[in-house]
Amino acid sequence: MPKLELLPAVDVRDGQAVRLVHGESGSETSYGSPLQAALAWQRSGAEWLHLVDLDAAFGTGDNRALIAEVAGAMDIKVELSGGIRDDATLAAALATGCRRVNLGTAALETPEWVAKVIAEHGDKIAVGLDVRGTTLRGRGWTRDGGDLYETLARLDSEGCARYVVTDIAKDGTLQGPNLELLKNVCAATDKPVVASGGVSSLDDLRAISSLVPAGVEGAIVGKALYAKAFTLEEALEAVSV
Ligand SMILES: O=C(O)c1ccccc1N[C@@H]1O[C@H](COP(=O)(O)O)[C@@H](O)[C@H]1O
Repeated sequence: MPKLELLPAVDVRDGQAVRLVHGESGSETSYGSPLQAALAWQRSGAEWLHLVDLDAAFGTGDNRALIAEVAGAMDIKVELSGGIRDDATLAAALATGCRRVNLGTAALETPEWVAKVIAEHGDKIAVGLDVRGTTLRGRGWTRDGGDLYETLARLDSEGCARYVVTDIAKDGTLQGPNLELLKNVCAATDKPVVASGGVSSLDDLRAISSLVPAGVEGAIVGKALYAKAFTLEEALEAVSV
């Protein structure tokens, strides 16, 4: 059985690595230089970095140059998200050398464009399904964007390669992942799922690991690492069996 992939997160707001609570603007805790954070996760053995331009996601500007610097400094695979919504922002994102991009708002607001880029770029495109209950949220998670399972069926039919599923109610809270949501999404699609939101302990990671046979491929870990609930080395060890 393949092991669960871990993606430590570096979310960038106003040039700083931050963590939010429930994705709410203004709830930031700052953790300093995004480049230093990313390099630290790489040194600790990460195989992936989940890199987010939060200003671009919220529409409060962007950190594009800094994001490109961080992605360019990585020897590991980078999943890049935040504000990738049209040809220009997608081209800039892919030009960083990232392994894949994660589209959120665009999948809700411009489905024809998303179908086109899925057809063009294959598994370089993942879609972030950011949900409250079963309602998708876009534009920095501030606007409703339709039903999770209807959107998933549409994206599946268009050949979307992978989904990054975030329970907004759990994100940044250290309250544990929403395993029911992950199971339900895995039951609704054959495509791999990356879990996001709520990881607080090594047991949470083991619980997500138990869903690998169901279709969970990876887990994004943010607050727990920054709050030193465990180290990345411990996390990688916990999911290695
Ligand atoms: O990661 C967060 O904490 C977060 C909070 C609020 C909004 C977005 C957030 N994250 C990432 O942004 C993309 C969506 O960006 P867009 O809608 O495509 O511009 C989402 O997939 C998350 O990865």
